[in-house]
Amino acid sequence: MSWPEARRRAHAAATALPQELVPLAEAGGRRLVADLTAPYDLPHFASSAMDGWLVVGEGPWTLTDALPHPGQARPVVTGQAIPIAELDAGTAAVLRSEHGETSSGMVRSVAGAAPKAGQHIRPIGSEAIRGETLISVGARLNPASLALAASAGVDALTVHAVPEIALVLTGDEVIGHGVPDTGFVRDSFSVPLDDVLHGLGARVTGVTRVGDDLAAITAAIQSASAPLILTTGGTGSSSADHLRNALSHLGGRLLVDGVAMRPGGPTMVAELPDGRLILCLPGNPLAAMVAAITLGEPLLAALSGRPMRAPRSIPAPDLAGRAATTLLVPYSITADGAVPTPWSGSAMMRGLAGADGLLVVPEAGLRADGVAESIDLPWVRPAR
Ligand SMILES: Nc1nc2c(c(=O)[nH]1)N[C@H]1C(S)=C(S)[C@@H](COP(=O)(O)OP(=O)(O)OC[C@H]3O[C@@H](n4cnc5c(N)ncnc54)[C@H](O)[C@@H]3O)O[C@H]1N2
Ligand code: MOO
Repeated sequence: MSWPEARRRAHAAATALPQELVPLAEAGGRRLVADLTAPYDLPHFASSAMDGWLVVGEGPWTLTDALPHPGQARPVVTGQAIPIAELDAGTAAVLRSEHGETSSGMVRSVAGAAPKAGQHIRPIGSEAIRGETLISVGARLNPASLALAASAGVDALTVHAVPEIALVLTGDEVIGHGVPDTGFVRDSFSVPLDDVLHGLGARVTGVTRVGDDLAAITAAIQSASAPLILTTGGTGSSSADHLRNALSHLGGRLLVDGVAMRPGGPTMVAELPDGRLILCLPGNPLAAMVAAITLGEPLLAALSGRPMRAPRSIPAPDLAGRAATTLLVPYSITADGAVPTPWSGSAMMRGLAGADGLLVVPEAGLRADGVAESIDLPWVRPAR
């Protein structure tokens, strides 16, 4: 199956989990399901932007505690409401405290001139008019957007679900700590996959390590309680690879059985009889990362009710393609444009570690005078 078709199948495989209404305090990092519009004008009352006096008309002004008429001044503090509709609005202004002085019940402008009409008065609706979009659908809520929502009087927001993922890492030769002996490898996945999947909008809720043992792999998958299970390794057909048999024991239905991509060719997507989905990543570290990013994303997007993220267009380098295959190549942006990494072997992580994105190289290859598609890395904020 082609890589674009596998991505479409992955997106079509999942049904959206229910949206959630969450209090603002829990909404950071979540994605909005609909535009947040201003429920009222922001700000909703006119106020002073400075400590000083609300003055009306020409100075000097007589001090008053009441609504000032032309020729009068009333003390104000920053943020205090100004009853603009009740004033002679064409001449009302705030004289900041540094620019005025008081004596004998009068306020005089130090500079001599009266402030311009409206000066230091924050008008109603100067940030947003009622009904204007404050935060757009799909936006990831950051601290400032939460503050904006709070200033609009919002207590809770409806956001997309964050799908939970259970990881099942396989391999007798995989060790979790320290320096591996010959024939052993250090686990490349349990630490970074958490961040990768978080960056794709998911939450890892469990990690199980199992050896190359059919019964153990089958049991680990069976007991993984999450709508999406992600496995690593064991996708091949050697005597040490048991994933296919485990899926068949569990009655899994293969939706994607290998992808015409490199790295990541042996990737599978299956559905278990109870509706849980399973993304089987190959054991080679770069292959697994590339598959998690390019096939995990459509699955997770669908689970949280979003369209899959489209690739971006970038100026292409000259790069040969490969028959009947989509190459996904880590690249860096340099002064010479996008430069593919020399470390693109499927067991290598060095190229991806310094990369800005993944180049999508179709069968026909890329030409330096054209454009290429690039897949964002979940941990890199692209320059747009
Ligand atoms: N005869 C064939 N052999 C292989 C083929 C093929 O088509 N025919 N495909 C190759 C490709 S492509 C890939 S990718 C791998 C897929 O291998 P598996 O998914 O079966 O994974 P393993 O055999 O378990 O491991 C492969 C490789 O990855 C290392 N590994 C596994 N887990 C981890 C981990 N957590 N951290 C770091 N490294 C890990 C493992 O030690 C192996 O070196 O198959 C090729 N072979
Ligand atoms: O596709 Mo394998 O995934 O090249 O290493």
